[in-house]
This record gives sequence, C-alpha cells and structure tokens, in this order.
Amino acid sequence: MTVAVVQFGGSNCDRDAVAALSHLGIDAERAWHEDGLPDDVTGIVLPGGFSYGDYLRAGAMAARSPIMEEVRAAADDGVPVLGVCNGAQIGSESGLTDGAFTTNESARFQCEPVFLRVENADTPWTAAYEEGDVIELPIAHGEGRFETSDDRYETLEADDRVLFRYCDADGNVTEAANPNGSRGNVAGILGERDTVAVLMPHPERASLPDLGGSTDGQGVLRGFEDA
Ligand SMILES: NC(=O)CC[C@H](N)C(=O)O
Repeated sequence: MTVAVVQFGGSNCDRDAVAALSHLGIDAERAWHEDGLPDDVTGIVLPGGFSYGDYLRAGAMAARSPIMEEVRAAADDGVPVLGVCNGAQIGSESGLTDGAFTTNESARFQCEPVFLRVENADTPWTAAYEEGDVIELPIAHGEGRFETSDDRYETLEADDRVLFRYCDADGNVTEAANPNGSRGNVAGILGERDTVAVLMPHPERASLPDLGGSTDGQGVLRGFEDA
C-alpha cells in the first residue's frame, strides 16, 4: 500500500508530504505526473507548490495533466485524495471539489499561522478531532480565497461538506480571523465523497515534532491511515 504524492513541474511540498506521512508510519512515495499512478496506490496527495508557475491561474495547468484522469477515477473508486494548497487549487480546477481558490483579498502572498475550526469531524481527515476543535496550521499562498456561487455554497453547507473554517484562537469564525477573504471563512472542503478533501493550510508543515511548531496537521494526514 502506498500513498502517491503526485509531483508536477513546480510542486515544492512533495518531499514534506512524504516526510510527514512517513513519520506517521504511512507508506508514501513521490509519483512524477508523467509516469501515472503506481499500481498499488492506496491514497493520493496533490501537494503544494507553484505548479507551472501559477500561470493562467494557480493549479489550472496541472489540472489538465493526464494523470488527473487517473486521480479522478481513483477518487470515484473510493481511494482517498487530499489536495493541499496548490493541490487544493488543482483539485478545484479539475472538478474534484467545488468552487475556486482565487487571489487573496490582500492581493499578496501570505505566509502565516492560522487557526481552523473543525466543522465536520465525521470524515477520515478529521476523525482525530471533535467538531468545534480549533487547530493551528500554517498558510502560504497568494490565491487562497475560496469562492463559489450562492447556490453551490448553500449546497456545500447543506451537505456538510465544509471541513474547516478560519477562526480565532477561541474558535470564533470572524472576519478578522479570515486571512484571505474566503467566502464563509472556508479553508477546506470535501468533494462528492468524504474520502476526497482539499484545504489551503498545510498539514504536512505542522506534523513533524522536530520542527518545533504545531503538530496539529497529523490528524489530517491520518486520513490515509486506514487506506
Ligand atoms: N504553498 C502553495 O502551495 C502555494 C500555492 C500557490 N502557488 C499560491 O500562491 O496560491
């Protein structure tokens, strides 16, 4: 069993994802997108970075790599798929998840720790937490503002597919705690199945105790544990 961390030209969080998963005892390896998915794939990470230099829109070009057909088919078969930051953008650009991640309200690249409230704890990615728990993860993005239409937003909420919202340290979802202007402070969402999730903050950068910061990201990555 192997979690494939798909590497595109310009991905830069693929090694971090492999290191964080390995630390948790989850077998993971990088898979260059042109080589397709390994045969024994049991999970897929779309890692962060600047695939194809964020040209057109962040994630737009990687979403059109042929491997994404394989990722979609695997997701439909129930293989867990996690998109992180640029991987979240690739996930939304390829239709794995709803909505879009677009230019931050500040129009600047933002790199800072944020607090997230767990909105749905009944998923593989949040099973380690309780609903309402507050976790701390870093963000590092220029195009992280979640947007979608009124209808689709209502459907996401009605289907309980909002996974995380930006909040303050006490779990209050406020405008001040929203780093990028995301609609409804949304930081992460589920796809059609709860085995597919994307989020802008980086769990793999908050998983290794040796780094000295939050290790709250471990719970998210443990979504691959039973894969
Ligand atoms: N850390 C990342 O994955 C960055 C994503 C993307 N390049 C952006 O700036 O929005």
